[in-house]
Amino acid sequence: MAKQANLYSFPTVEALAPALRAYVISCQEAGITRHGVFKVAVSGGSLPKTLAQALLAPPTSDADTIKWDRWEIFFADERAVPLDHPDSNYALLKAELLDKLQLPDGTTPPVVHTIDPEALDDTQELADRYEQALVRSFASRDSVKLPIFDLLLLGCGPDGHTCSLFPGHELLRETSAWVAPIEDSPKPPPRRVTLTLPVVTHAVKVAFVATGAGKKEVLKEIFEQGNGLPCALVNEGTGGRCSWFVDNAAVEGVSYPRRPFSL
Ligand SMILES: O=C(O)[C@H](O)[C@@H](O)[C@H](O)[C@H](O)COP(=O)(O)O
Repeated sequence: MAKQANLYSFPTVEALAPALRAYVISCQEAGITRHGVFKVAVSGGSLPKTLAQALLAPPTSDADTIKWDRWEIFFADERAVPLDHPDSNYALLKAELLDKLQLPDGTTPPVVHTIDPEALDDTQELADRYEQALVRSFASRDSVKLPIFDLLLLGCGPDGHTCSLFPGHELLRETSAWVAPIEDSPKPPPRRVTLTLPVVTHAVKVAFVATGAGKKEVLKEIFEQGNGLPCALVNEGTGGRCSWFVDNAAVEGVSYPRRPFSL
C-alpha cells in the first residue's frame, strides 16, 4: 500500500519547533548532497513565525547547524504588492526571520528569490517572471518537466487551502504552468501568484505546519474525508514525502494515526 502523509503532533508550538528544525536540517543536508545547495519554498500566514522559532535557536551541535549560505529561498505563494507592503510574504519572512539571522563573519546570507516588483500591475506577467526565476535556478522547461524543490514549507488555511490554491478553484486543474496568477483569492489580498499543484507535489519533501484549535475542523476534513481540499490533494500526491507538524489543539478529535517524530 502507498505510504500516507506523516502526522506529527506536539503538545505546544515550543515542543514542535525543535522537531521542525531537525526535519528542515535533514532536508538541507539531503539537498546539499544532491546539488550543493538547499532549495526551499515557504508560505506566508503564521508559518514564518513558527519557522523563526525553529531556525533561530542556537545550534546544539555541529550536526544541528543551519547552513544559511547554501540556502536558496523561494515563495510558495506571494501577494501582488510591493516588497515592503504589510501584505507581502517576503516582508513577513524578512521581519520574522531574515532580519534576525546572526551569520558568522564572512558567511554569505541566503539567496532570496522575491517576486519582481516591476510587474505588480499584471499578475500573469508577475507569475511568468517568477517562473523564469525558477527556470534560471532549476533548469529550463525544455529539459525538465517540473522543478524539484528540496523542501516546501506550507501552511493550511481554515478552508483547506495551501499556497494560494483554494478549494474548488480552477487553478487546481492547472497542469502546465509552474507558477500561476490568481486575481480572485478568497483570502485577501485577492491578487497573488502561487506555485501550482504539480510543482508542489513534485517536491522531494513537503511539510505543513498547522497550529491552534482554529485548525481542528479543517484538519478533520483533510485527514478523514479529503473532499478534494487542496491540502488533501497535496497529501494524496506526495504520500510519505509529506509531513505535518501540528500541535495537539489542531488535531483534537482527528482520527488519523499520529507518528512519533523521527527522521
Ligand atoms: O499567503 C498566504 O496567504 C499563505 O501563504 C497561505 O497559504 C497561508 O499559508 C495559509 O493561509 C495558512 O495561514 P495561517 O498559517 O496564518 O493560518
